Amino acid sequence: MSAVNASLPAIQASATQLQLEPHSDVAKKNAVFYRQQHGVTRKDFIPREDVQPLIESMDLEHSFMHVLDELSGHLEQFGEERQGGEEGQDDAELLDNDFLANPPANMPQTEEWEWQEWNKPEIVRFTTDPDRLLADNVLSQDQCDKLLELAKDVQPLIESMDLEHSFMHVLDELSGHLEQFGEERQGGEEGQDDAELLDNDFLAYPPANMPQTEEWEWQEWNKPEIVRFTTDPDRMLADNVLSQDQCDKLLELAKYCKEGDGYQRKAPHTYNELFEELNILDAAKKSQEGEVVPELSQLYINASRRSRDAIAKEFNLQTPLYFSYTHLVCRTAKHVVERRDLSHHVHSDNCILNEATGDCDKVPPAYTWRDYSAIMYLNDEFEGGDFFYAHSTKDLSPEETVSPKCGRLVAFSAGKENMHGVLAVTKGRRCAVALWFTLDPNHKEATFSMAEEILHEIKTVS
Ligand SMILES: O=C(O)CCC(=O)C(=O)O
Ligand SMILES: [Fe+2]
Repeated sequence: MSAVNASLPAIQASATQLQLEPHSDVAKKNAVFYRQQHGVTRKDFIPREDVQPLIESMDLEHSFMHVLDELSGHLEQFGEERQGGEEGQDDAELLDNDFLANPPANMPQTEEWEWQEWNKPEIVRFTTDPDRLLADNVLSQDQCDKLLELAKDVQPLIESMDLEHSFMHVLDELSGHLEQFGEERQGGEEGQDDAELLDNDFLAYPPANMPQTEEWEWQEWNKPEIVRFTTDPDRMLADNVLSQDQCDKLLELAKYCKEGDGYQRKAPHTYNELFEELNILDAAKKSQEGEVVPELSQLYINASRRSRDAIAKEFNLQTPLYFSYTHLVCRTAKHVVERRDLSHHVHSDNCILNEATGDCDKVPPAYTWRDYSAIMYLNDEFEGGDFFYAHSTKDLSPEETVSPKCGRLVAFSAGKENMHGVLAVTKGRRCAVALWFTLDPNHKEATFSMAEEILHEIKTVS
C-alpha cells in the first residue's frame, strides 16, 4: 500500500488529466499505467477535487467568448445605423465644433468616427469649479439598456477569470506530477488494450472526505493533537498545529500587518487596541516584490491549508471545504486603562445578531456563505485576549474560554450556534491567523488561489 500512497498525487493527476481530455492518447496511456500499478484501486483513481470548480469555470469561459461575440454584434449593428445617418452631411462639419476639440491637449482617446451618430452630449461647465464637468445625454436610453444587459452577463464571467488563473496553476502542478512519475511509466506493461482497461467506472468513485492537500506536503509537519467536544459536535480544538519555529516565522510575517480589519475599517472593534492585518494575497505580493522572504508567505499558505484539512477531516465533511477569507491579525493593547469592553464583541460569523430579540439573521451584509471559522494562534505573550464561546444569542456571557498559544487551533461552525468573542487584550500583542471557510464553490476565495499562484511562480523562477 505504501507504493500506492507514494504516488497518489500522480494517480490523481492522471485521473484529472483523463477527465479533462478523455480522448487524448497521452491521458489514456497515463491512466492505463497507473491502473496497472500494484495496489491501485478505483478508489485511488479519482480526479482532484480542487480542480472541479475550475473545470466548471471553463464553461463560463465559453460563455465569455459568446458574450464578446454578442458585443461585437452590437457594435456592428450600431455600424449599420451609422451608415444610415443623415446623408450628405459633412463629417468635418459635424466634428467642427468644440465638442471634441476643446481643449486640444485633452484629446479623446476613442476614435472620432465612433461618436459621429451618437447623441450630442449636453455639457455643463462650472465657472466656479473649473475642474468639474457634468454631461447629460452621453448615452441614449437604448444604449444604457444594452450596457446594463452586458454588465449583467459579464460579472460572473469576470469572477471566473480568477478561477481561470488557478486553473493554469493546477495544470502546471499536474504536469509536474506526471513528469515526476514519467520514468515509472516507462516500465509499464506493454501491449495491453487501453480501451479494455478504461471501460469501467474507474473514474466514478465519489471523492468523499478527500484531504484537499497533497499528503507529501505535510510530511514534515507536527501531528496535531485534536480535542473534540462530544457535547458540541460543531466545535473543535487542536494543539500542535504549528511548531514554535513556525509560529516564530509567522510572527515575523506579522510585522508587515497594516492597520485595519481588511474591510477598510480602522478601529473595528475597540479604540483601546490597535487592530492590524495582512491578508494572504498581500503577503504573497510582498514576496513577489522582494519585501518578504517567500518561505514566510508559503508557510502562511501551508498552515492555512493544514487547518482546512484538519477541519474537513474532523467534521467529517463530505464535500470540499473552500477558503473564503484568510488573514493574519494582531491586536495590540494601546493604553493601560481599566477595561470594560471586549477586544471583539460577541458575534456569529455568518449572521447578524439582533440583541433585543436574540435573532441572528443570515442576510446581507452578513457573510452568509461562511460555513466554518477557525483561528490559529501564534503566541501568548500578552495579557487578556482569551477567545470565548457565549452561552447563546440571548445570553452573551462567556460559556467556555480558550487561551491562545502557539499552534492552537480553534474551529467551529460559523452560525448562531457558536456565538463568540474575544476578551480585552490589556497588555502586549496577540497575533493569530483567522480563517473562514465555505462549502459553496461560488464563494471560494479567489485571492487564495492567486497567492498560491504567485508563490508557485516565484519558486519556478528561482
Ligand atoms: O481572534 C479570535 O480569537 C476570534 C476572532 C473572531 O472571532 C473574528 O475575527 O471573527
Ligand atoms: Fe468571529
